[in-house]
Amino acid sequence: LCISEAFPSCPLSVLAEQFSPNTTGDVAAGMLIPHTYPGTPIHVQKQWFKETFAYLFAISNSAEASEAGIHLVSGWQVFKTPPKDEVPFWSDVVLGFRPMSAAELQKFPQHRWGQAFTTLKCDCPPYLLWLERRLRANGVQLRTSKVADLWELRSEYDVVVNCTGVGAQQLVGDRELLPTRGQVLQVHAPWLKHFIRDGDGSTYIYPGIHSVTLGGSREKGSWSLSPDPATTRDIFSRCCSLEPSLQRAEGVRVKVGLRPSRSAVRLQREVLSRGGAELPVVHNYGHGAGGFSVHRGTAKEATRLVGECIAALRGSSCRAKL
Ligand SMILES: Cc1cc2nc3c(=O)[nH]c(=O)nc-3n(C[C@H](O)[C@H](O)[C@H](O)COP(=O)(O)OP(=O)(O)OC[C@H]3O[C@@H](n4cnc5c(N)ncnc54)[C@H](O)[C@@H]3O)c2cc1C
Ligand SMILES: O=C([O-])CC(=O)C(=O)O
Repeated sequence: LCISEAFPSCPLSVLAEQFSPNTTGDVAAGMLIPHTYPGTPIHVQKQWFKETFAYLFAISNSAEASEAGIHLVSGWQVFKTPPKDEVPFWSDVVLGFRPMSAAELQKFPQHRWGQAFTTLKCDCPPYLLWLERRLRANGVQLRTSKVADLWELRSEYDVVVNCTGVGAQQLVGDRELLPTRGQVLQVHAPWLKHFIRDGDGSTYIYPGIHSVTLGGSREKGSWSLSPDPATTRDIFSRCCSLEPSLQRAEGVRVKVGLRPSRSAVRLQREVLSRGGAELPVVHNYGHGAGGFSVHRGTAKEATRLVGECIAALRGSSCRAKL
């Protein structure tokens, strides 16, 4: 979407093996709380988060908010022992960040310290459909197709942007990229209005527009997309211990996704060449557990790299096909 906005005269297609509701993005809890990428400088991660927050904040403050599934949510991140980083790098991007008061902490007898703030939450399947509608409105073609080799796209396209998530492991042979399997539950508990996250990342309760998302689980290296009943019971029991009223929650739906884990997001230009011919590629994958929190910021950087590719192409830039 970012590319189609920046280069409206370039024909643009999105090819995907799966569209919503069958992507990792559809499984995401959709909370704007960054996860740190050890291989990416903090100021870059902060910029990506800031741009994403600003973009979604504007949507949440418009008539589009309910259709796009985006809303503000306040709550707490609680810790058994205070973290090294009591004031994380993203504290001045979210709204009203402060240490929790003693009165608030009384709600969490197993925790000693916490952060209170307001952030954004997205119901990801409606958001993805909203993005698709905007793409179509900008004249972008959406095609279901599995790409076996980026080079096969050269006959039809001048520039390729690779946003294949965990699929990049096979597509470009990236051994640094691994799946981290995650399972979440969606329950009906409309009385819950605040988010709660255990600071160790193990357990979270995120109220959305239509349901509350309960998590989490993290299994490195697992490719299984089948729900695991023992994990469902474990998530539910951990969430009930943080928020006892959940014992009355109804209608559990289970979702599983594979986080594309990597030490750093691969956001990079590469020129593939075979037999004297070239294909410029922009990679934008490896967003791990925090892809939703930085998606607009990383898309903007990918768009800047696409601009470099177009400028480098011989001939007229407006004839480039993406
Ligand atoms: C349980 C869980 C909870 C999460 N919660 C949050 C959260 O609260 N906040 C947050 O910021 N992040 C969260 N995330 C992380 C977030 O979901 C991911 O970082 C993000 O979805 C990655 O997006 P992506 O577009 O790179 O990958 P995907 O969503 O996997 O999209 C990749 C696309 O590429 C296509 N594709 C792959 N290979 C090929 C190929 N060879 N040919 C054609 N198409 C291909 C796929 O079909 C798909 O359409 C969570 C993830 C999980 C699993
Ligand atoms: O950790 C969280 O708050 C939610 C999340 O991003 C995940 O499960 O990957």
